[in-house]
Amino acid sequence: MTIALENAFWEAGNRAIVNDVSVVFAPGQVTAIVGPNGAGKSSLLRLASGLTSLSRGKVLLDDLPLSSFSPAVMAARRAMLMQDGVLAARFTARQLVALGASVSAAHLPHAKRITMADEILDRVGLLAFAERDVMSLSGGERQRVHLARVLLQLEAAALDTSPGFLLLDEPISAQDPARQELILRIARAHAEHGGGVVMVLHDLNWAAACADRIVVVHDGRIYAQGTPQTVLSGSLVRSVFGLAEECVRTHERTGKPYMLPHDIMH
Ligand SMILES: Nc1ncnc2c1ncn2[C@@H]1O[C@H](COP(=O)(O)OP(=O)(O)OP(=O)(O)O)[C@@H](O)[C@H]1O
Repeated sequence: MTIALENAFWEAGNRAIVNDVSVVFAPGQVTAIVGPNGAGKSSLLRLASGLTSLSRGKVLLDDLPLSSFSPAVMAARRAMLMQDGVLAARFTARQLVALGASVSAAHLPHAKRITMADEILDRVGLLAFAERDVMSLSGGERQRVHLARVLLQLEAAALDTSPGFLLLDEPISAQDPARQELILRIARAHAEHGGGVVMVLHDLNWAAACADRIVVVHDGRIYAQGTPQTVLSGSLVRSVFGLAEECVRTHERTGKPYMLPHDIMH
């Protein structure tokens, strides 16, 4: 299963926010989308998910337009974690996670949903919070509950079909360093089980550490894409982010690039 954008445009406020983007997301891979604030990363991810409609161009799921799939089939094939999970109702963590299955696997018995919800809450380190009102959770806890909901959406459906695509918009933005690693390991595990993962990340170090492929978005266009080693060069970091080239180092053991910020104390 692939998701492909072909000459995709999304216009808003009289400008092309996503400007003639063509890209293919493959299963079995983690793709990190990086780029400056306002570059169009979230907009691109929303187009890939079908949550935003294109102005021009195509988004294809397995070579067919997204519009040819029902909402239930789309929910089984891809699940999207939005940047801010705003709720219009009060749920416990377990209830919110179980909702993930309602959109993608409506036939699944309630008891099975709860068993799966608890297993996934455990995986994201929140089983002890299952009965807690989601509104009472910290920002990092709430973000992981939403991730658990999105995981259940795919995993409940994958009992019948392939693992599907996780589309994650800044999934580690509210996490401490250990939970950042936990979430990225969960994302990698999904890819290693044959699913696809596309996620927006600001942290170039984590992007290099966990992604097979990095897509750099700049001014609504794809500026570069490839492995971390080929993409994250000093010159790219200077031209796209305006940072000094010497911030980019190469890890001795892995050969991967990493960023060492300038000491700005002096
Ligand atoms: N509905 C809209 N109307 C007008 N402009 C919009 C709309 N939605 C997004 N934009 C603008 O499009 C640009 C890209 O937004 P987007 O959220 O995709 O950026 P991003 O790369 O994800 O940024 P960040 O890193 O800050 O999350 C921004 O300048 C944003 O203000």
